[in-house]
Amino acid sequence: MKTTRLRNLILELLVRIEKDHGFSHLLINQEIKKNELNPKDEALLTQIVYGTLERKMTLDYYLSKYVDPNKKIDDWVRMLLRMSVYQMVYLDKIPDHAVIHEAVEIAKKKGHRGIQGFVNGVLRNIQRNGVRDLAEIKDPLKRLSVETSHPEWLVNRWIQQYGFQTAEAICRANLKEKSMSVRIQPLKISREAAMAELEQEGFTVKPSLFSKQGIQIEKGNVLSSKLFTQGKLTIQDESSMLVAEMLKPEPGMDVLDSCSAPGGKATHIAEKMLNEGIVYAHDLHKKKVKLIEEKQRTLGLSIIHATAHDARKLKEKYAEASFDRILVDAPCSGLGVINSKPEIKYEKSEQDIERLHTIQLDILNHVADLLKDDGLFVYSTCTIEKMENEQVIKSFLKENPAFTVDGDFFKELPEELQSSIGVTEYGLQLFPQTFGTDGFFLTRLKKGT
Ligand SMILES: C[S@@+](CC[C@H](N)C(=O)[O-])C[C@H]1O[C@@H](n2cnc3c(N)ncnc32)[C@H](O)[C@@H]1O
Repeated sequence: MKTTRLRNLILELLVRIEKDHGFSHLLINQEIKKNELNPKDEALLTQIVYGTLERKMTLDYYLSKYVDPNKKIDDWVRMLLRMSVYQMVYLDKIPDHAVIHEAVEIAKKKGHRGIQGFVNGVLRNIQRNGVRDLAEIKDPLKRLSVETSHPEWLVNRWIQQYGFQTAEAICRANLKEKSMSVRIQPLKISREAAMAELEQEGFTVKPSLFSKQGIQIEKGNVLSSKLFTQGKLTIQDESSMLVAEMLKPEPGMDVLDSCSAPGGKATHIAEKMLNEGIVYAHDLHKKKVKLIEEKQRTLGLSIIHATAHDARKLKEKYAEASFDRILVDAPCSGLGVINSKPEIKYEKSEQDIERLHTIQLDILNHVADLLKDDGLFVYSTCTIEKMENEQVIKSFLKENPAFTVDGDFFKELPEELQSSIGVTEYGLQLFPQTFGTDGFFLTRLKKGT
C-alpha cells in the first residue's frame, strides 16, 4: 500500500478508536483483513496505532511546547500531530522528513491550506528544536503520569494501594512489548509436538510455567501458524490459563461458567475434562454467546452448553448444589490488560470500579448456593484493583461464613511460580511486571475449612 494511504488508514483508525471507544485490537484486526495488508504494512500499522494510543498523554505533553492544549483544533488534526510525533520520537527507522512529508500530504487532502501550514509548522519546529522536556515536571506523581501516559487518578490509586515503586513498575510494564502465549488443544496435539511444529515454522517458543498446556511465543505472529488454523491452538494469556488449573475440573463433572464469553476459559475447562461431562456456559449478552459456540467448534469440543443468562438470576434456572465446580470470571475494569488494550486506561473511572465491585459481589453471592458441598469455586478478574479483588472476596466471606479460601491451590502451583507470585490472604495477585503476563487476580473457595 502507498505510504500516504497507509498513514491515512492509521489516522482514521486512531480517530475511530478514540471517538467510538472501540477496542483497539478488534478494530486493528478488522482493518488489516479488510485492506489485505502485507506483513510489513500490518506491522507498521499495528506499531503506530498502539504506540500513539499508549503514549497519548506523553505525546500531548511533547506537543504542548508548540500547540496550546486548550486551542480548539479538529480531532483528526490533533491525532495526526500525535501519530507524527510518535514516529519522530520513538521510531528510528522512519526519517523525520518523511514523517513530516506524509503528515502534510494528509493535511492537504483532508483540510484547508491553513491546516496544512499549521501541521507543517508544528512538526518542523519539533524537528528543529525538539519536544518539551519531561524534566520540567517536578511533582513525581504528575511526572510518572505524563511520562508513562496513565491518568493521574489511576497512578495515584496504585500508589495508595501498592506504594510508588510498584505503581511505577506497573506503569512501565504496561508500555513494554509483550510476548504472545498459546494453549494447545490436548485432545488434538501434545505440547511437545506443537512446540516442535511451531519451531519448524520459524517461531521461537518456550513451555509455559503456568499450565502444562501453555506455550510462550517469543518471536512470530502465531495467528499465521498452521496449528492455529487447524484449531490445535488458542491464544490465551498465561495468567488466565491458571484459572482452569485452579478449578481442577474432572471428566464427567457438572461445571458452571457464569460469565463465559468469549469462551477462553470454558474451552480450557472442557479440554481438561477430556470433553466428557457438561460445562454450562452463560453470558449476559446474547451476541457474545455465539463467540463461545464458535470457539468450541473451532477446537472440536462439544460439552459446552452456551446460553445467554444473567449470572445474578441463575438460581431461577438451576437447583441448589447442582455443580461440582463453579467459575466466576467476573466482568471487571480490565486495568490489568492495559498493555494489550491501552484505551482502557483513558476510559475507566473510579466510579466504574465501585460499580463493578457491587456487580461482582452480587454475582458471587448469588451463584454460591449452586455449589455442591464438596465442590470448588474459583473467582477471577483481569484487574489489579483491590476493590474488585481482595475486597470482593473479603465481603463475600463475611456474608457467606460457610466458605473459606482454599489455600491448597498455592501448594499446587509450580515451584518456580510460588517464590515470586503475589499471594494475599484472599488469593493470587499477578502484576504485569512480574512475569510479563496480564495483571490478574484469582482465588479458590470451598465450603468448610
Ligand atoms: C472477563 S469476561 C469473561 C471472559 C471469559 N470467561 C473467557 O475466558 O473468555 C466477563 C464477561 O462477563 C459478562 N457479563 C457481564 N455482566 C454479566 C452478568 N450479570 N451475568 C453474566 N455475564 C455477565 C460480560 O459480557 C463478559 O463477557
